[in-house]
Amino acid sequence: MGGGRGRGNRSRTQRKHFRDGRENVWKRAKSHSSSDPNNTSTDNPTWQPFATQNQAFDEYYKEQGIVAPEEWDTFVEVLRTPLPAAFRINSSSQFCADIRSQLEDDFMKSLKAEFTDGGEVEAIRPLPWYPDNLAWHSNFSRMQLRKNQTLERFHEFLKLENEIGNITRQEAVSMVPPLFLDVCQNHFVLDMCAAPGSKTFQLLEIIYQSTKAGSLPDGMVIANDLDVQRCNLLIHQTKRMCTANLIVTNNEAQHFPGCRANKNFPKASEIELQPPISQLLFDRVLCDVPCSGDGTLRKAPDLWRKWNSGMGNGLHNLQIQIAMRGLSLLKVGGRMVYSTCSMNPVENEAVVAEILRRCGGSVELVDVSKELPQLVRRPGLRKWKVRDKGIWLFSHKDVSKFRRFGILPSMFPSGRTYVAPTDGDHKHENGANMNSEDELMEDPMTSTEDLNEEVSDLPLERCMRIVPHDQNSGAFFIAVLRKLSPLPVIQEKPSRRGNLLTKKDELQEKLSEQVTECNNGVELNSEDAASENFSEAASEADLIEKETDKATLEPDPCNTDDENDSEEAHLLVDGEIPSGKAVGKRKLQIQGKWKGVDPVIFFKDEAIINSIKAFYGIDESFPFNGHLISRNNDNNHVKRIYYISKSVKDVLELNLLVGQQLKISSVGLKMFERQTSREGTTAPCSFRISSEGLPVILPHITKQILYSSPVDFKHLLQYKAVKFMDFVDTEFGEKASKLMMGCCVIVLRDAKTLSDPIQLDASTIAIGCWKGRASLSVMVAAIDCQELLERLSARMETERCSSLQENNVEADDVQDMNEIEKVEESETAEEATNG
Ligand SMILES: C[S@@+](CC[C@H](N)C(=O)[O-])C[C@H]1O[C@@H](n2cnc3c(N)ncnc32)[C@H](O)[C@@H]1O
Repeated sequence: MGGGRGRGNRSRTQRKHFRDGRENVWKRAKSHSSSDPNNTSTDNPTWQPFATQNQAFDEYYKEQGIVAPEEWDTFVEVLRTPLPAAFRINSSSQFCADIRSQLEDDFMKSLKAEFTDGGEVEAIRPLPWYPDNLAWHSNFSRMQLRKNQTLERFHEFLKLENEIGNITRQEAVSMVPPLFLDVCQNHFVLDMCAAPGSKTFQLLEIIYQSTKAGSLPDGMVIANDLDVQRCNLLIHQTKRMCTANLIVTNNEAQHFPGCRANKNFPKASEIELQPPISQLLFDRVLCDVPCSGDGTLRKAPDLWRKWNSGMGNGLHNLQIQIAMRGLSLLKVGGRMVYSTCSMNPVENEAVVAEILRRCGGSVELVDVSKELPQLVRRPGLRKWKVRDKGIWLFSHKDVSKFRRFGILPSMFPSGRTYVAPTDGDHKHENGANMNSEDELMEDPMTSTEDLNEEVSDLPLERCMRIVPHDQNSGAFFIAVLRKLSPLPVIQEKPSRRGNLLTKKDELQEKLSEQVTECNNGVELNSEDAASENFSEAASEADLIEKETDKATLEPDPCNTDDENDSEEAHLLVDGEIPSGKAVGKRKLQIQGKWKGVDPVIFFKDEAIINSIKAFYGIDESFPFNGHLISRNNDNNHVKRIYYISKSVKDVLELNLLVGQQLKISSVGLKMFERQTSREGTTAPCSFRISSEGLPVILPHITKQILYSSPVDFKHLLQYKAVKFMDFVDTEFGEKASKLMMGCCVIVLRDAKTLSDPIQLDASTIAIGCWKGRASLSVMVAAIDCQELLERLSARMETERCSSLQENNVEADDVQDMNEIEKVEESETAEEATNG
């Protein structure tokens, strides 16, 4: 019952947006044609098949040697075929086990029986490297799914369970990075570039694993993404998880706030706000950065046309900045996974190498070759080249003066910097001028060996590259990093924005700024749009922060005015709107920070809270104080009250204390919603329990709760409203009529449970209802009712079969016993006679 019940809010618009956002482009190409997609000329002259070829792509990757020459044909052939579907069962869904058995015992067998003779189509199978048979691969196209009756049933199953939130469709390789993060229940996890949220969902599932009914894990996830629209997809996606342990933020990852409270904060005690954490640091960081995405060519074949080597070059610096910020927010001893869905070494090994160089021994690249042994992957490269404007470059030394702003030293295996000579440097000792643009000065810190074919001396083979033809998947790159000690303090020279930069950083920054002006032909879509902000991004993300205090680690650049922050925190904690001179400066900041998002206000209206507690008889063991928030400044008009876990509460309090640095777009589990009766009467409590919040609060409710027999429970789901006198169990009908007007909870009591109250656990099924004058009405979305009905029928059928079997076994046992007794009797009789 812990986390996801898989029953979230699903508005039509969100659903549409969600579908559009995840559209498979193969499908779009076909649907654009009016008839047969192969008939390209007559019916629809504008229709063009995707050109699944790109000469620049071939040349680039052949040269980089990401696969052996003899594998090339297979590699590209597989890249040109559509990607098989994959999906994951939500492990925190209460129907997880039912769904897995349905796949294993029903669909896997029936689909196999149907398709083995033709031999063309591979039946569905669990992904061998994913734990507990929770992730599945299916090779059926949408067309195939519709053509055949068995497949159609499977298709409907996928659609419904995905909608409900019991399964998530996700590319197989995209499921890999969270598995290498080694997340525990009590971890604080930052997902830096999280939208549309499939990996966030996985992270939450791991955090919720083995959480007891009615309690919440100690850990939490902050899912961040720069793109607001994509953030909305993420919010929709993770709503299906029904979690109180998630904050969705909308910050630039490379500037993600560290929320560091000043230890000498003079007013901290006065404002009764003493968050147990003084800085936002994470046990785990997922750094799934924006990338050129050529690992998704099978899913997005339009990329074949767009692909060029500049796409990777243009993102390289942003990727470094995001990864560096991730490492600075990571606790010592913590793990960070860097990943991309690109095959390009400039976005992958080059980024990893550069962050290792910058961190100078405080971060190690972890050898994970023994983890997930069944996942086929290849070691990272130690040598590669850079391509720019059709020219191969072996070292930064080869970069022409005019391209040095875009082609950075960190793109090359050695990472060596060559600085252009200044005017004074142009003179030889004898006074002659040097005029060649290629005569560069090598960074004095680097050696002068032959640089033609650079090879990295870092253990980059510990990185992993998944290529499509190894296991019929997309491509992915993953590197696992561990922070061994605080990041080093390098040469302290404040930048324009007050951060500490090394000499090398300064050069990088300058170069990055120029990259903005020339994006190397990258077609900037929304995902890449962030790279437009290179110049903004450089200083803060590149910073290797100075440690002023070992305990507090890296300082936060955004935290500049602590006193004002404290006043603001005080006012907001009390739910007041800041006004007047005292918070003049902060008011402005808030307007900026809250722009585009609703404020996050701790809900402290005692009258409402007490009425809710009294109405539902919520026991004192349930942590209420400080765990409720609203998104509305005006307490009188609060429509929804959200519940937050202790971990989220700690972070929100810290965020208040430091002046709302996090731009929060979603937080908390919708627990209570204002509602008035359809019959026009006012209920004693104007807040009903929402479906999402029910699993968490259920074990703590002592009033307005009834236990129903399976048959009456089914009737409620079937008919949505049942009159008290129509319940099969008349006693239940009577009890229902005596409930107070308003929201109530009906718990399914299975045939084996005879007494009330039953022991509530993760498998308990309960629904919110409305007690009216003459009937009970269900307050559950139609689709959830349908799902529940199907699951109940399936469970009842299984129970019926097993009890039949048990009866048969018992009958057999009795018969056996009788036989044995008979034999024993006759033996005794025989012995007696013989004796
Ligand atoms: C590869 S996608 C992430 C996929 C996601 N991790 C998942 O599993 O669903 C990269 C994301 O980075 C976001 N992004 C781009 N630039 C960013 C930035 N500067 N800061 C934060 N997010 C950024 C994009 O909006 C995009 O959603």
